[in-house]
Amino acid sequence: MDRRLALVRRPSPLLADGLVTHIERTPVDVDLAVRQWQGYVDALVDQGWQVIEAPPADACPDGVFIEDPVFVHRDLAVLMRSGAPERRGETEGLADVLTAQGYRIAAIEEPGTMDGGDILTHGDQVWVGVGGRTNQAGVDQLAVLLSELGATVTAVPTTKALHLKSAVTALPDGTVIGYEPVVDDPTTWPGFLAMPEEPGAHVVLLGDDRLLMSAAAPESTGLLAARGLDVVTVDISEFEKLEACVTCLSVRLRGPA
Ligand SMILES: NC(=O)NCCC[C@H](N)C(=O)O
Repeated sequence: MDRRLALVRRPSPLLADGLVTHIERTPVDVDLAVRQWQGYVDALVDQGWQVIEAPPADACPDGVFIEDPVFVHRDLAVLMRSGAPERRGETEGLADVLTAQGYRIAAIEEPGTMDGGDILTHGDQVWVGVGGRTNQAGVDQLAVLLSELGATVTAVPTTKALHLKSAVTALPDGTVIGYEPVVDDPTTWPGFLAMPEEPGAHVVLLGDDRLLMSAAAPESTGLLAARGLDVVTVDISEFEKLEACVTCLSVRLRGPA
């Protein structure tokens, strides 16, 4: 893995009003969420990652889910246009932060919509979930932007979960893991590996076969440890009440430096 730099954004005081689509709303303890967010940041730092903060987006309840308003690939940062209009203000301030880190900036434009949580990558293979937040026009725009970088974009129907990466993520060797009840078509990925818990489908790659996962997936964590992976866990219960997962709390900035 190249440089270890991660972008995060601290939780808004309005976090408890974040969107909920596929699960029942339960009360969020914002103070606990702030402590859990700090624990997540500390875990990244403990694993050798430098962390930079995006400007706060206090007026945006879901602003902490920084994975959704921007996607980075090689030296390109693509500002998203969420299918949830409530989330579109979250791109503010990101272009400056990413330009300062050496990225070129592009953007998904109307009529395209896309959330970063719908974008799964392994090397230059990119799968994009088309569903509640991302449409085909958005996929077409991303495909053009990424083709210049040699990446191939494949659209994947995503009807059972908020985002594609709510359903599946990829291990360091490219094996796609997922929680089958919310995966539209597991045969999209040869060698698909089913996980027994929904949060067990979510991994952040920390480098050197090390993964960051939710503490809410002990069986899945055990399965992955048995495959020789080194798993670090964090408690993100308050964010999970808002349909979020470990991936959405950071954006790893591995290029272009
Ligand atoms: N990439 C992600 O998994 N993002 C989670 C976003 C949760 C937020 N409450 C939303 O519904 O947009």
